[in-house]
Amino acid sequence: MDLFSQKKQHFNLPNAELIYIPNAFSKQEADNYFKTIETETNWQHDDITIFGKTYKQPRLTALFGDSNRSYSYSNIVMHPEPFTSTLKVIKEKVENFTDVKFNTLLINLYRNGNDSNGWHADNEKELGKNPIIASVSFGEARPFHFKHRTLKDHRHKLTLEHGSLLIMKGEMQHNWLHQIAKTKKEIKPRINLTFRKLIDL
Ligand SMILES: O=C(O)CCC(=O)C(=O)O
Ligand SMILES: [Fe+2]
Repeated sequence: MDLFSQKKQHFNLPNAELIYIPNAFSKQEADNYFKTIETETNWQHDDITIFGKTYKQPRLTALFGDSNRSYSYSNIVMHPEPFTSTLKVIKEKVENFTDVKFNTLLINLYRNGNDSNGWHADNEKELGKNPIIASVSFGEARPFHFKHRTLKDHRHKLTLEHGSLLIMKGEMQHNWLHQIAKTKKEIKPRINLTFRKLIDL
């Protein structure tokens, strides 16, 4: 792919840095990665507990890491598996785009429109002060909603396309929430890879 077609879109937002690269991966690369990750991953279906009630998480997940450091969010403790060769290649490409080395990867599989990821921020202590999160999407395009915690007229939507890379950094996880909403539309599965940098506390 021609390097110059990998245009970076910078969004001008208060208290956040958000960069979107629609075609970080070619259609062919994205098709292949989708299939490989879908079949090679040992998908987990965890329970989450919200206000004392336990539910099945509305998506499947898997955690990869370059150490045995576990990762916890929403009362779930995940233990990483080592990066596969496919995931290592994707990680290197993402590291070239961002100039950051990542040590952890959380993968989400949204099986259909009923799968989702509710409003949240990725602000766990082990992600450090201003977390950088690089999010790769393969498969069905889904809207990514984000809203400012206090500036109520700042609500936006961005469609995360097949082969795209979204970078969230700066103060975004302090000041903004994001979600992948459910949809009644008949849609195909989507795989999302969120590369993270965990620090020792
Ligand atoms: O699926 C996405 O694009 C977002 C995933 C996400 O926000 C997360 O895993 O923390
Ligand atoms: Fe998130």
